[in-house]
Order: sequence, then structure tokens, then C-alpha cells
Amino acid sequence: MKTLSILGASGHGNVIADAARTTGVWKEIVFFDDAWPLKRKIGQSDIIGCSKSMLELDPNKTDVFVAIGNNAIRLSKQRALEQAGYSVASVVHSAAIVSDTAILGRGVVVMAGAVVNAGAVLGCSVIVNSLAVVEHDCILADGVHISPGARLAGGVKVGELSWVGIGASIIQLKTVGKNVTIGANAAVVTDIPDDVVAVGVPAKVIRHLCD
Ligand SMILES: CC(=O)SCCNC(=O)CCNC(=O)[C@H](O)C(C)(C)COP(=O)(O)OP(=O)(O)OC[C@H]1O[C@@H](n2cnc3c(N)ncnc32)[C@H](O)[C@@H]1OP(=O)(O)O
Repeated sequence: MKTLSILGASGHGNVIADAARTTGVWKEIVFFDDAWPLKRKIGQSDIIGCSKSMLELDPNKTDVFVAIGNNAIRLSKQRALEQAGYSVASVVHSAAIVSDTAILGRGVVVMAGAVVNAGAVLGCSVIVNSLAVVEHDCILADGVHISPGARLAGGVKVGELSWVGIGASIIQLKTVGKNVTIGANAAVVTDIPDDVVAVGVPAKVIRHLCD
């Protein structure tokens, strides 16, 4: 059994460690964070070094995981670790439901109570947070975060680095573009273009991020 080394000793990281423990896949879970050595413990786990010292680990003895909430930073750190030869794990909480026909990329986490249904395809570094629902045939690109309790109906597509806020809903077959933020509790009933913030019921664009 390998160790799981998690980059990012945040609340999010602590939840990922909890999820990883339920799987029984790793013999121990340790953290790396730039708050080390001032901060040395998170939850049940030790923080044993900073982000630089993580690159001294033997890739044969550890899997790695990036637990950073910011989608762009998480994805870029994951790609850097992969380029350095590390194996990036995916973590599926034992109380999540993931269809055998769903496809999960590297560095995905599916938290407690979440459902990922048949034919869904999740890219790398995707977060499916607690109690979120990703229905059949959804396609989530790299670096997407589906927040707690958000629900994506069948065949929804979400572009790279987009964030679907807590409790939001997206009706079937709609497409959310790249680098989009969908606000908490929004109801998405139309396609949403790239690089915008959309909120409300029904969701409307309130900001263009490239302006
Ligand atoms: C485990 C975890 O914790 S995972 C994290 C889960 N967290 C979330 O999902 C948070 C989602 N974030 C939001 O909903 C935020 O409000 C955002 C990102 C949509 C907007 O945040 P900001 O850019 O700071 O916008 P700001 O707060 O300035 O609001 C701008 C306007 O939009 C409105 N607004 C903001 N969010 C929403 C929303 N979810 N629904 C409806 N209206 C909203 C505001 O009332 C404000 O309206 P006004 O101009 O008439 O006063």
C-alpha cells in the first residue's frame, strides 16, 4: 500500500483526507502546505513539508492529490506534479455512488453522498462535492467544481475551470462554457457562454470576466 500525499492543508483538504480514509486504499495520509512548519497538523493527519519538499518524495511510494479550491491553481499544480512523474490519485468516498460506466479522470474527488450516474465523463482535477448530483451522460471538463448539493440533469456539459455554486441546478442538455461561475442556488435553463458569472432563477449573466 502507498501513502497518499495531499498538497493543500485546507478545510477542503481535510474533507478529502476523510474521504480517502473511507476507501482503505492508502496506508497513511500526509499533507504538504506552505504554512509548514508553523502549521503541522490538520484533522487526523500530519503536515510534513511545504509544496517544494513534496517534490522530494519517491514517486514509487506515494500517490499525490492536489486539494486546492481555486480551479485554475489546482489544475496547474496537478499538471506540474504529473510532469514531475507523480501518480495523481482519484478519491471516491465510500458513501458516494459512482456508476461503473462513468469515466473519471486523474485527481477527481467525489465526496460523501454525491451521485455520478451512468455514462458521465469527468475530466482531470474535477470536484464533485458533498451531495451533488451529476446525472447520466454529463461531460465535465478539467478543473470543474460542482459545489455541495448542486444538481446537473442528464447530458449537461460544463467547460474547463467552471464552478457551479452550492445548490445550483442545471436542466438537461444545457452547456455551461469555460471559466464560468454559476451562483449559489441558480437555475440554469439556457446555455451559458464562456468567461461569465451567472446567477438567479432563471440564471442570467451579471458579469463578463474578459471585459
Ligand atoms: C464546501 C464549500 O464550501 S464549496 C463552496 C460553495 N460556495 C458557493 O457555491 C458560493 C457561490 N458564490 C456565489 O453565489 C457568489 O455570490 C457569486 C460568485 C455568484 C458572486 O460573488 P461576487 O462576485 O462577490 O458578487 P457580489 O456579492 O458582489 O454580488 C453581485 C450581485 O449579484 C447578486 N448575487 C450574488 N450571488 C448571487 C446568487 N447566488 N444568486 C442571486 N444573486 C446573487 C448580489 O446580490 C449582487 O446584487 P446587487 O448588485 O443587486 O447588489
